[in-house]
Amino acid sequence: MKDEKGILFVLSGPSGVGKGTVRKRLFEKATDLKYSISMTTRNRRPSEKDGVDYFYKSTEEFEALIAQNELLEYAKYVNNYYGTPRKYVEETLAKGSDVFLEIEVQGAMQVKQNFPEGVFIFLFPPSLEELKNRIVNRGTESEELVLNRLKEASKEIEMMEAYDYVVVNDQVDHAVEKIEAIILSEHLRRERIAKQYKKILEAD
Ligand SMILES: Nc1nc2c(ncn2[C@@H]2O[C@H](COP(=O)(O)OP(=O)(O)O)[C@@H](O)[C@H]2O)c(=O)[nH]1
Ligand SMILES: Nc1ncnc2c1ncn2[C@@H]1O[C@H](COP(=O)(O)OP(=O)(O)O)[C@@H](O)[C@H]1O
Repeated sequence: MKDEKGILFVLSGPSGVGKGTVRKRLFEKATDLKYSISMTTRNRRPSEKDGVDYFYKSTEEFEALIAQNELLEYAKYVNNYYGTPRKYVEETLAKGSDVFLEIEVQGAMQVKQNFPEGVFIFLFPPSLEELKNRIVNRGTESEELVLNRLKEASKEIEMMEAYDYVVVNDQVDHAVEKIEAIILSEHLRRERIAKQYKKILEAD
């Protein structure tokens, strides 16, 4: 039995923990999930493509999207805007497909207010030292930006309690397997609840 409406899964966690890496590996396997591509005002990295990694917008364009209520959530993160297109998420869920967001914690908390029935997964680093190594080794940020991101990370880790699940990203494949298990068990849980609900209605 398929759920009538899709489930919204939100993967969040500190910058550099491996959200992008884990999400990409997950999408190489999980064909039923739909990834919502975010909007951002940050510069495109050489390895990235417009419309694949993000939709790159000017600050003026982004602020117009906010004013027109086109974003389900948005946040300013290290001097740039990031946001989730509302229409894509709502229409995809309505069609019965699961949607997957990979966003920072302020945005995830806004989504939780609008979609409390969503499933919120926090990706956790094996240690803070390892988190710093990952940001530095990725080599996409200047030293100042690395420090900004680490400062942000300690604040982000404090938000962990608000999440439904915590997954440690020790090895990418392990983290992906845990997320797949969460997705499967959420489907089973909701199907079971729907069945019980149907039984109660039929008994009336
Ligand atoms: N709130 C929000 N955060 C987002 C969105 N898209 C990406 N992010 C987050 O913004 C942060 C910075 O992303 P990015 O500049 O791509 O750096 P990276 O994730 O460290 O490679 C990360 O924590 C992303 O998960 C979005 O649509 N909304
Ligand atoms: N499990 C892991 N073990 C070792 N390195 C990892 C792991 N997951 C991600 N990385 C590396 O850490 C860096 C940050 O990963 P990234 O996916 O860009 O993080 P985020 O999207 O959370 O900012 C990248 O260089 C990536 O290759």
